[in-house]
Amino acid sequence: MPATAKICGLSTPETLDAAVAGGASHIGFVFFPPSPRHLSFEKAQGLAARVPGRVARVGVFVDPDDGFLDAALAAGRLDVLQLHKVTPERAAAVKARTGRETWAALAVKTRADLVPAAGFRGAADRLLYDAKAPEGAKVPGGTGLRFDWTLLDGFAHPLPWILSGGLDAGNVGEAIRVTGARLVDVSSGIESAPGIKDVDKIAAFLKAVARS
Ligand SMILES: O=C(O)c1ccccc1NCC(=O)[C@H](O)[C@H](O)COP(=O)(O)O
Repeated sequence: MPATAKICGLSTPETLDAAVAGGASHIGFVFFPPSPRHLSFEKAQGLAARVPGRVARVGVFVDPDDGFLDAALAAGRLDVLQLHKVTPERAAAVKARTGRETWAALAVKTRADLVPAAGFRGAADRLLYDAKAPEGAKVPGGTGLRFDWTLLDGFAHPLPWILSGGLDAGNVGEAIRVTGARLVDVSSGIESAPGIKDVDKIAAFLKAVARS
């Protein structure tokens, strides 16, 4: 069974349609104003309506308050909440209050960065292992950086997990082979410039995942 893919940071009908047509299992909408991929609630509403039921809509957040989450949930008709810079306590509270599948992002650079993963057992549904952004970066994700995939060798994953960070059509096959990931996530690797998705790169990425 090939791995599946989340195409993150979509903001136009054309690129959203390319992700759906190419077989993405998840699409991601970023709700974080400092990001070049930030989506207004109004735009999210229009895009969400184009997504067929077999594809999950994921909202990406950085330390959102409940009001912001509720507005995004409604506008984006979100199935999944992906939380960055989140504690297990906050993830559990969001999951309990919204009833939505909840993912906790872990920023990884060294093996020590995997230690907090165990704390999310029972608090989140999945972990997203993403590359740690450089000190002082204005966004914690979508950096195009990758981490050393061999850090996951032998790791006892406490939850189902997603591989993310610096993936593209050229390296995703190897990433899946090395880590055994069943779900991969991409943003910069399918862009022509920060925040500008490229339909050909989306298609090439999804083909590479399907070949895995
Ligand atoms: O993509 C963003 O701009 C972003 C901003 C704030 C928090 C998270 C963000 N992205 C999260 C994702 O799920 C990305 O797909 C993930 O970090 C991988 O990005 P990339 O290395 O560019 O493929």
